[in-house]
Amino acid sequence: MSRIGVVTFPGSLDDHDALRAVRLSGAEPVSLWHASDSLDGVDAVILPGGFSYGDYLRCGAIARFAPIMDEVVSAANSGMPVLGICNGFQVLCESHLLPGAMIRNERRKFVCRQQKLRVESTDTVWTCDFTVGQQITIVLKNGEGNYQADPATLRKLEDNNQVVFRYIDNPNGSRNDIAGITNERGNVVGLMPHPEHSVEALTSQTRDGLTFFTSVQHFLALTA
Ligand SMILES: NC(=O)CC[C@H](N)C(=O)O
Repeated sequence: MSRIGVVTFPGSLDDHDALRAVRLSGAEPVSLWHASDSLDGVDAVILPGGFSYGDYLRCGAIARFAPIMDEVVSAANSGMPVLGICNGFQVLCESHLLPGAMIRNERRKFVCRQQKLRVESTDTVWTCDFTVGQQITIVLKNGEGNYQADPATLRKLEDNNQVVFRYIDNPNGSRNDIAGITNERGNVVGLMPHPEHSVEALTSQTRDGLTFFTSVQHFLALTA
């Protein structure tokens, strides 16, 4: 059984939902603490949503310096699957595991809604069980989800098929309607919407989020 770690930073909010989603998808959830310098032998890592360090300075800018991030960065660079959800995506950008940055939403409003997305790439360890062009609906909730990058970086992301999800009806002004991206290798994925909140009928319109957690397990089983 795959062991999937979820990092808790001071101010993390969605770590418990991420652990629950991991369990519901059939993997073993492992809690990881921001101040630790060990990944506890996990097979994959999730950086959850929330307001790490109170979003002071910039979202994710302080969490990037947490001791566990040294381990996450070196594991990611060795190919370990890493998923950053919302604040976790912001931490991945601040850590330079993914390019670009998030700024305030276009209308300066916190956006909270069921969000339609189009799957653009299944060449990542977290999206291999989707199909290209598939429409999914998962929860979106953030104040700083407006993805920005310079034109050369955007061109590179598009040319390399590193845009993984696009918003249908862009809610925040993100460049190229980008909701999620991957690194060149396809093992690090960051997205603003929250798959871990859309895994069971009782609490969500869809269970589309579950496929993130099953995709990574299928990938890990193939490479074991
Ligand atoms: N849901 C979240 O993870 C929130 C992310 C971040 N703190 C923001 O408001 O943009």
